[in-house]
This record gives sequence, structure tokens and C-alpha cells, in this order.
Amino acid sequence: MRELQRAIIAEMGVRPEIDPATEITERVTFLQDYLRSAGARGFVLGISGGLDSTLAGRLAQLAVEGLRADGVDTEFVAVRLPYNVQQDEEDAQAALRFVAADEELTLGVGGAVDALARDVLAAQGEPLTDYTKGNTKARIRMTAQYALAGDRGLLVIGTDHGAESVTGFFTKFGDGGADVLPLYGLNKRQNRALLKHLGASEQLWAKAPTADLLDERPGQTDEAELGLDYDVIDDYLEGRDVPEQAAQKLEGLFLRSRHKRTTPATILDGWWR
Ligand SMILES: Nc1ncnc2c1ncn2[C@@H]1O[C@H](COP(=O)(O)OP(=O)(O)OC[C@H]2O[C@@H]([n+]3cccc(C(=O)O)c3)[C@H](O)[C@@H]2O)[C@@H](O)[C@H]1O
Ligand SMILES: Nc1ncnc2c1ncn2[C@@H]1O[C@H](COP(=O)(O)OP(=O)(O)OP(=O)(O)O)[C@@H](O)[C@H]1O
Ligand SMILES: [Mg+2]
Repeated sequence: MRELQRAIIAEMGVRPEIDPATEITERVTFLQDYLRSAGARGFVLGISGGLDSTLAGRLAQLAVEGLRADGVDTEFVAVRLPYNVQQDEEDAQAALRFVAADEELTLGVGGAVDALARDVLAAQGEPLTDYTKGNTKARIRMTAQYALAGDRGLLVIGTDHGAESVTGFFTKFGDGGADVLPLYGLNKRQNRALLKHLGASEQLWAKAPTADLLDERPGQTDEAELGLDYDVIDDYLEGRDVPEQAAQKLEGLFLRSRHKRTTPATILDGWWR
């Protein structure tokens, strides 16, 4: 195995083989234990229709149901955060039905994102690029979830996991901004396996991953933007050989995105020197 590959796998915590039933139990227990130790009232998570939030949402609902059976007063709030009309809204609705959250809310982020985009244009005389506006959508979604969490005493769930963390394919302080990460240590195909094991329909577990942040390319797949297939990223994280060009690309993305996987750089840190 490549030297850097070994170090990356250790940092991402991905294992080549998992037992989905065991993973589900351990991750639900993790959410329960963390909630108790934090003394919070429950969880909130944005449900996009993508497979990561469908899985994390179902784990959160199972966690609060288990706690309530033990007499703990707790709740899980699933929130739709569409930027205006989402082109795959029917998948998001199917995800909500499967997650079966205690409470469902819809908080459109179009108004806040567009207001900020107008203010940026007024301030600098240049509009936001579609790319940066996309990351702004993710950061406004984060702000919306913390607004709900603050007044209700909830923790914000994040969906980051090995196959996204490794390339830095998330928005810094956007979907990367969360309190607890129940999917960490899994790669993409393992997330899919857990979702299948939980009884999700093919519409949900087979859904092509998309950040869906761009006005100009709605529903663009992650694989098209990244230029890397999740199968290759997953193989790499399971310690398998992948084509040299793909390994180099992945490692380049990993090294360039180190700042996204740590706290803000200070004079006392050595990792960036
Ligand atoms: N070396 C460095 N040290 C410290 N900070 C550094 C830095 N380089 C940039 N930065 C900062 O980081 C910022 C760039 O980071 P960021 O805003 O995240 O932007 P960036 O990493 O360019 O973009 C995020 C990527 O993640 C993708 N994404 C986002 C959200 C969800 C999903 C998904 O899979 O669903 C995917 C998105 O499509 C895009 O390709 C810069 O504006 C700068 O402030
Ligand atoms: N339109 C949306 N509505 C609600 N939450 C959203 C929306 N878009 C993104 N999010 C939140 O941001 C997170 C990151 O998006 P990401 O695309 O990585 O995950 P996903 O959509 O759940 O799964 P996939 O990566 O397979 O598309 C989501 O898990 C979800 O919590
Ligand atoms: Mg998505």
C-alpha cells in the first residue's frame, strides 16, 4: 500500500469490511451517549433527499426513540432547506417518509441567500460567482440549523464521512459545520449498505450523490465535479490499489484541504508549515 494511503486511511478511520447491523447499533448508541453527555434536548438535521442525510436522519430518529423508551425527554427535528424549488423534491419527500422524524419543518434558504448575494453585489460592485454562491447556500443552511438548535436546545448533526472528508468535498463552516458526525469512519458504499440494511427503497440508497449547489448546473453529480468516482475513493480508503492517476489526484485534494479538517490555523500550529 502507498505510504500516504496508509496515513490517510488511519485519519479517516475507514475499515475494509464492516457489518452493517453492528455499525447501525454502534452509531445509534453513539448518538444516544453523546446526547446524554452534552445534556442536549435532541437533534436537528437537514434532509436533502441524498443518501447521507437519509441515513444520518434515520439513525437520529432511532436514537431518540430508544432514549424515550428509557424515559428521556428528547426529539429529532428533520428540516427541509431548499434553495427555492428543488428539482428532486420528490426524493426529499421520500427521504422524509423513510426517516419518519418526530417533527418536520421546511425553511427555505432562497430569501437569505439572495439577500446576501444582493448585499455583496452592492458592496463590491461585482456579483458572486455561481460557485461561491453555492458555498454560501451551504453556509446559510448551517446557520438555519443552528438557529433552530439554539432556541430548542438541540445538537446539529453533520453527514461528513471518509469519502467526502478525504477530498475536502464539503463547504467549510457550511455542511462541514456541525456538532456530531454519526457517519464518520464510513465510506460511501458502506453508507449505502447501512441504508439498505435499514430497509430504505432503491430510490433512496441508489441515488447519485450531488452537492446540488449550483444555479447553473442543478443536480450536477459529485463525481462529475470531482473527476473521481466514489468507487475509486472507496477502494482507496479500503486499502486497495487504484489507478496511479486517481491516487495522485485524491492525494492532492487531501493535502490541499487539510485546513478544512482542523480548527483555524494559529501561530502555535505546525501542520501548515
Ligand atoms: N490553505 C488555507 N488555509 C486556511 N483557509 C483556507 C485555505 N485555503 C482556502 N481557505 C479558505 O477556505 C475557503 C474555501 O473553502 P470552501 O468555502 O469550503 O470552498 P471550496 O473548498 O472551494 O468548495 C467546496 C467544495 O465542496 C463541494 N461541496 C460543498 C458542499 C457540499 C458538498 C456535497 O458533497 O454535498 C460538496 C463544493 O461543490 C465545492 O467543490 C476560502 O474562501 C478560504 O476562506
Ligand atoms: N436541499 C437541502 N435541504 C436540506 N438539507 C440539505 C440540502 N442540501 C444539503 N443539505 C444538508 O447538507 C448535507 C451535505 O450534503 P451532501 O450532498 O453531502 O449529503 P446528502 O445530500 O445527504 O447525500 P449525497 O452526498 O449522497 O448527495 C446534507 O446531508 C444535508 O444535511
Ligand atoms: Mg446531496
